Amino acid sequence: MPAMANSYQPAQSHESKRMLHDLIMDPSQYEFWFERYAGGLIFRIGYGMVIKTGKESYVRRALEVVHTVERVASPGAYIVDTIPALGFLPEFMAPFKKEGRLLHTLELDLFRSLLGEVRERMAKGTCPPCFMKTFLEDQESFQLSDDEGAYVIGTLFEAGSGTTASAMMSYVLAMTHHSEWQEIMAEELDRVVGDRMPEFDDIPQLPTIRAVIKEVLRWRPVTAGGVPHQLIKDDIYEGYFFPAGVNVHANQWAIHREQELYPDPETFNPYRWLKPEFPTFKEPLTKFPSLQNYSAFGFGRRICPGMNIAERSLYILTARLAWACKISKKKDAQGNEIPVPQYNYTEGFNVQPKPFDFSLVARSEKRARAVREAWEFAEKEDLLSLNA
Ligand code: HEM
Repeated sequence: MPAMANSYQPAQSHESKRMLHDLIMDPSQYEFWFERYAGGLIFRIGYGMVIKTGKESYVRRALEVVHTVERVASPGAYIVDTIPALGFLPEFMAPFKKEGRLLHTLELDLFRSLLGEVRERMAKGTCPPCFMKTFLEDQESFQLSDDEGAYVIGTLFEAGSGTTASAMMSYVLAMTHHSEWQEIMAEELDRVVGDRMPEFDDIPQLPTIRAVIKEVLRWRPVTAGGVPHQLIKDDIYEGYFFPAGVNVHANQWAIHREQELYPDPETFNPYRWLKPEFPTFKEPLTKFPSLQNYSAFGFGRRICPGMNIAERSLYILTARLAWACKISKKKDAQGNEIPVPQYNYTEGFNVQPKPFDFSLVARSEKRARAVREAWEFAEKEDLLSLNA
C-alpha cells in the first residue's frame, strides 16, 4: 500500500472507533454512521475539521451536495443524456440547464465557505495539517484559483463519502445472507489479534478480511454501471469501430460477473481470492487479495485517486466490525427471520442497498467494553478537537 496514505491512518482509526461505538449502540442508524465515518474522514484530512455528531451544518450541506451529484450524474437522468443536441437549447427552454446552474451555485458556495474557513484558521494559527492548508500555503505553485482549489478538495467529499458508506452497507447486507463468513473472519481475528482491537499493522496477516470486502465490491459494485469515459481518438476494439467522442461505460456489474474469471459469479464467495483452485487467487496472502487497481475503482488514467484511502477504510472497518460484532437477520415478534432482499438497491451513479432490517450485537460483553473504552480514550486523545 503506498506510503503517503499511511499518514491518514490515525484519522481512519479514530473515526472507525467512533463509528463502531455508535453502531453497536444503535444499529438502526447504520446508514448515518457509515456516512458520518466517510464524511468525517474527508473533513479531517481535507479541511482539518472534526465532525462530532454528523449533524453539523457543513456536513448536512455536504451530504446534500453528494446526494444531488449521485442523482444528476446518473447516466440517463436527463433527456439531454440521450439526445445531446438538446444541450444547444437556451436555458429558458431547457429546465435541466437552470437546475444545473442552481445546483452548481449551491455546491460552489459550500466549497468556497470551506476554503474560507481554513484560511481564517490559518490566519489565527489554529489550522492543523490538511489538504486545503497545503493548497493555500503553496497556491502559487499549484497555479490554481481559489475556486479551482476549492473544487479539487470539495470533490473528494463527493467522490469519497457515499462510495465508502455504500460499500460498508453492502458488507452488512452480505453478512445477513452469509453469516458463516463472520465465523471464518472471527477465527482469523481471534488467532491473529486476540482480545485487542485490530490495527492497521495487522492487515497483512488478515487475508480473510481483505477477501471478504473485496468480494463485497465484486458482488455489489458501488459504481455498478461504471463511470463513463469519452474516447479522445478513434479506436477499434475486437473488430468494432468506435469514433472519437463516443462515451464508453465500463459496466462493472457485467465485468464482475465474467464467468471465466469469476466462476459461479452470483455466489458470494470470498474463497475465490483465498484458494488456489480459483482463477483470481494470487500469492502471497500477506499481500493479496488487495484492492489496488481493482476494477471496482475504475480504469486507466482516471482510476479512483482515493483508492488507497478507500482501501484502508474498508480494511479497518471490516476488521473491527468482524472483531467486535455479529450481524444476522432480525427476528419478528413470533421469532421468524425477517427476510432481507438479495438485491434491492437505489438507482444512480453510486448504488447502495435500500434500508433493510438486520440485527447487530457485540460478540461478547468483553468486546463491547473494549469498543467503549477504545472510543472514550480516542475521544480524549483527539488533539484536533481543540480546533472544532
Ligand atoms: C469504496 C470506495 C470507493 C469506490 C468504490 C470508488 C470508485 C471510484 C470509481 C469507479 C471512479 C471512476 C474511475 C474511472 O473513471 O474509471 C472513482 C473516481 C474518483 N474517486 Fe473514488 N471510489 C471510492 C472512494 C474514494 C475516496 C475515499 C476518494 C477520496 C478521498 C475518492 C476520490 C475519487 C475522485 C476524486 C475521483 C474522480 C477521478 C477523476 O475523474 O479523475 N474515491 N472512484
